[in-house]
Amino acid sequence: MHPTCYLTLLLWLTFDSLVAQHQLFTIDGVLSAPYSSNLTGVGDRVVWLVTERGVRNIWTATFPDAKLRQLTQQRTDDGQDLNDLTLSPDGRWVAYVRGTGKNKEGVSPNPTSSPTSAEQAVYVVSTTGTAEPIRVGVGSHPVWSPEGKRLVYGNGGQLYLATISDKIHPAPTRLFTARGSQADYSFSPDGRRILFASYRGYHSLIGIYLLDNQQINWLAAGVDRDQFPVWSPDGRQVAFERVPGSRHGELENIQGGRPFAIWVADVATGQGREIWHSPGDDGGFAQYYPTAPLRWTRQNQLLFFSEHDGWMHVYKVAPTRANTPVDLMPGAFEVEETCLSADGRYLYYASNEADTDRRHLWRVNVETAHREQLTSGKGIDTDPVVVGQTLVYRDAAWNEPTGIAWRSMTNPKTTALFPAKWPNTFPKAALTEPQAITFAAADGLVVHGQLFLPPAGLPPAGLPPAGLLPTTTAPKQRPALLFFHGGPMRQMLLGWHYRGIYYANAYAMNQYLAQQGYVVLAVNYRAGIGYGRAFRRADKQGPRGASEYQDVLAAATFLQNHPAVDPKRLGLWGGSYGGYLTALGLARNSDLFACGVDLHGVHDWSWRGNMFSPGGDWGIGEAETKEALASSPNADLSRWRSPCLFIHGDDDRNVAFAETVDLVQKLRSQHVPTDVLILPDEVHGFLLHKSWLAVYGAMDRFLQYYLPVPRSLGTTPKK
Ligand SMILES: CC(=O)N[C@@H](C)C(=O)N[C@@H](C)C(=O)N[C@@H](C)C(=O)O
Repeated sequence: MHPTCYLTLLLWLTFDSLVAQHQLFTIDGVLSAPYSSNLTGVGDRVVWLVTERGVRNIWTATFPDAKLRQLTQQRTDDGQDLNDLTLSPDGRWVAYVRGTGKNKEGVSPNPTSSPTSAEQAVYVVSTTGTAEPIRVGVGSHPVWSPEGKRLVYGNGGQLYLATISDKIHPAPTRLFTARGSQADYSFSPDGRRILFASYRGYHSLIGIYLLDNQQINWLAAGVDRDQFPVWSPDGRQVAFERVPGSRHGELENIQGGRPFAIWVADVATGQGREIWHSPGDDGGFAQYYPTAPLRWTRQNQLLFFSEHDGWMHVYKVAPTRANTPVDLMPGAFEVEETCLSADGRYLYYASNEADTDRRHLWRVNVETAHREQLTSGKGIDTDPVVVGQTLVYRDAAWNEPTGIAWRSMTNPKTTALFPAKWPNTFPKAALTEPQAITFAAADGLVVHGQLFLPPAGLPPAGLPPAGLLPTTTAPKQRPALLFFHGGPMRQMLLGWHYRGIYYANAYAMNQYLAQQGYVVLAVNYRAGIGYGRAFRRADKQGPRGASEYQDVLAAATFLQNHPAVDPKRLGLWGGSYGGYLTALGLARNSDLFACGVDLHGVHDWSWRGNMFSPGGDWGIGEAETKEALASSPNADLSRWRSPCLFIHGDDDRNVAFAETVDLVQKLRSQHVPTDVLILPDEVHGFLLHKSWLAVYGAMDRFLQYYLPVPRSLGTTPKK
């Protein structure tokens, strides 16, 4: 055979294997791997949640033997989240919550549209793995007593007490009735008192309920918002955070921006004193974002999160008198989830220090502030849990979803614990390692992103190289997609995302899209986290001027200048706040963006400002309404031309379904091509795996129709 024929045959075989690989790369496959979350530990044991194709089960492991055990035997995707996993202090029980709270109609999420509706309830299951879970009662946020035989949990703003054994007997009882909504509760070290915060509108109070005489004592009652109370090791004092109470008409704003103070109160007298207050309006985010905003260590130190030095760090301050806090990890990086060693000497934490678009684990000696890095490389390591001398954590990579790994504190070698292996359907070998890129917005702000390029060798646009088939001339460049995360206080990373199925699936879908032949850029636009307080609280963001739209345009320019990208074929996609930026791009620049996929996006900030809380938790008052509308897609509908696929669950408790109903009706009236995929009884973060498959399948077909990257020769997918 002529040498050219050998070359042609080799080329074809190469292409064929790529097609095979390509064919193996399905949406179902890239979403098929188990995802580990909700990791927590006590003593020598850890427990966590595994979600595999929507089937949710609780697993446990003990150390140092790393012995694994599955504790629940759920076999179907019932669309009910499991959350709030908490081990009893003796490690014998796991308490957890099945289901989610009620919406304004008074119903819990019921995505299967089950005629018997759904509930949110507390369960316990033995860590022996030999018994079925036991339902304790309707409620959430279970908290164990020190001896591990009693649980307190919340329901309807009141607290309930259950005695736990193989039978829930007697039935749980309401601990007491108090005005307001009780939260942030915990048992005293002696198990005889319950500390709680009572939220009462403009203010909140710290109370202690004495189980022996059913009496409530209040601590340092004032006109402020007292929250996150914690016991001193001897149970004689309580520390809490104090934020100024509300003024008439003052609206919550999730961007943060409230001064806050650390207080200590004496349990016996109820008298309190301020230990420290923030120099500026540094509070808000540092309180609601971390799981444990305030701690009292056995070494008698108070540890608290703050951004007052420009980055999210943990500070220590003595609880004895007013004094200056010490930043335990000074530097230009952020700290996320933490775990305190049992003796209180070390704080373990996840950080993006020296690796901005990843997460690694560190620990700091609370006494000396000496810190050391514990994990490194290309992993996404988060949620450290220390059991004995073993560090257990959630671990992901660019080609592996979040699993569980561990290392001994006496040996830096890391070991994967779960899963033992990835499913055959998971296309690990075909995944694309995203590249870290940066670009400058019009105002000079440097923005980070992750660039997913189609696998090397996959010819442009997925067709065989020009000339192999006489009738085909493969286009030189590819269509490209810009992805925007939600929040906006989020950050996409150089690997599988740790923040639940919502973002893990988004990363997986970007992998799939790259495999289909799209160039994909995940844009970490301003208002996100990871890059400091000033970046997160960027001026004029969202409803106050949509300043992050500069980052959308700069990202488009970055892609248009990329040699692999056809500058005329750019698409947008994103969920929630990312749906907002997708719709904003199509409204303002249908000249730039050929189409978009908008998952449950915000389309009218002035309307959202009155939707589910006064000001929409963005502080959008009467005076901001005009600016809020001008910052919304709805302000520029007359310019919207490009097709858009809208996807929304109609039981969305975060971004009202009405946002999509309103916008689609308006676009239809001006003959903009719109497609819709509505998921009846689904919520914001879709609860059913089949919902995600339907969403991404519809997205795949829509994009293939408007931004075609032909999968195989000659076929043009149907919409
Ligand atoms: C009040 C408010 O807007 N809170 C935000 C956390 C929020 O709800 N943002 C949504 C628009 C959103 O993006 N939700 C998900 C996707 C998220 O990551 O928070």
